[in-house]
Amino acid sequence: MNSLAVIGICVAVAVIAAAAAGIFIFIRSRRKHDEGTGTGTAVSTSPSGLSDTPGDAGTESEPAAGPAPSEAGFPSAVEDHATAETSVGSSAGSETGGKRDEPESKQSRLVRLRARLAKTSNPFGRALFTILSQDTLTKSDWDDVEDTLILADVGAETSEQLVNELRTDARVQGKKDPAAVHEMLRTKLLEMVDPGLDRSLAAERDSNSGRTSAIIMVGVNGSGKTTTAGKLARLFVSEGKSVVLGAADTFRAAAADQLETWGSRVDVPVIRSSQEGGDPASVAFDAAQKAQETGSDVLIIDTAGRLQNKANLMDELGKIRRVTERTMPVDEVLLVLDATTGQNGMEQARVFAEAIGITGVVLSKLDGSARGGIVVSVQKALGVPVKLVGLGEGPDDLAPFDPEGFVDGILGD
Ligand SMILES: Nc1nc2c(ncn2[C@@H]2O[C@H](COP(=O)(O)OP(=O)(O)OP(=O)(O)O)[C@@H](O)[C@H]2O)c(=O)[nH]1
Repeated sequence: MNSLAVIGICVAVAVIAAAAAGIFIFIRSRRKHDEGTGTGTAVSTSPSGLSDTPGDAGTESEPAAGPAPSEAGFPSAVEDHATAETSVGSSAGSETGGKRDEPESKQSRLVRLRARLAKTSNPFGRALFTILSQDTLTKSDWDDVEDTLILADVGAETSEQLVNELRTDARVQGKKDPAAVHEMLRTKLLEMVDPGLDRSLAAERDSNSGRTSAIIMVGVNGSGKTTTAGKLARLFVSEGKSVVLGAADTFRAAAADQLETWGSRVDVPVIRSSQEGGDPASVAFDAAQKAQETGSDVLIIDTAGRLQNKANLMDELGKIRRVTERTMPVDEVLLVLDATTGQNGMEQARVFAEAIGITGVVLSKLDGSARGGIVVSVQKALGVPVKLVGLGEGPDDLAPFDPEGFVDGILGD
């Protein structure tokens, strides 16, 4: 063999060795990545304070030999012991390449979203205005006003009541000119929306108490719970609050990833199950523990909306609530209601209200609906205020509900 051939063989061996080393390093790094949560700096936590409990590591849901649920609400084995492994996906800005978002301030979003609301609700307002702009209003005009209110989801009974009141007032007060009737309609709608209701979130009230405020998001699948939880976290961050997110929607695997993306954009830790279909109550428990340990201002728990039947739903949501309450009181249960589902959403709303007891409503997708009258119906039916409205898919398209701006939006003012 000549020296050239020897050199050639040596080079070939070196190249093969380098390639093998590269493949080895790649496989190791992949394995490490897969063992984490997929966001880089994930810390897998055993259920907080419960690691000495036999049989909890890595097991799912309720252990077969655990104690029976107690009637006092405390608690079955699963409520005593968070059993599914959860992990913290906190990687600061990992999803955004290390760049942290600056959420829009509350004031700025109020102005921007108010303008958007006025634009989207105009068809309803325009229809009313056209009718009311006539010199004299006949019975058929009043019927049209009622129909328009019904189409805007104000609800049949409420619409009828409102039109009767308007007609009486118009007669009594001798107001036939459109501007006066328009003003009366505005006053009536405002009365129905009820500006006097307390729409503040517990997190706002408790900011000085030093205690974490816990918020649970509920609603049917696709209503916008995960998106709203993410937007809400941003709203709190924009107010200088520290937030922890709990991904207790383990039914839809992508929901936790979605929430993690929201969290990473504003440096908010997200507690999630490291097992697909893990126990949602365990996630809630660990998220509550994490929020307490870190002295966070707000804990927001996202839940699943797709459950086989009402009994499952009651069971799971009730359990999430009780387990969270082992660490801290639950201040808010927010029902996320898709405004585009109109009156159909009302029945679902009732089921959730019955299942877990809600403290407020978030009306999502109001940007895609000209039927904002659902605000009036939902408040009347459930007896709780609409506290927030979702007005788009943008990260800061969530605003506190503002009754005056809303009614002006409906009427196209
Ligand atoms: N236009 C608009 N879209 C919204 C709004 N809120 C949420 N969405 C969209 O609605 C869709 C469903 O939202 P999700 O947050 O995934 O709904 P979910 O209730 O968590 O769904 P499940 O996890 O399946 O129960 C997404 O495409 C969101 O971007 C809103 O205020 N306006």
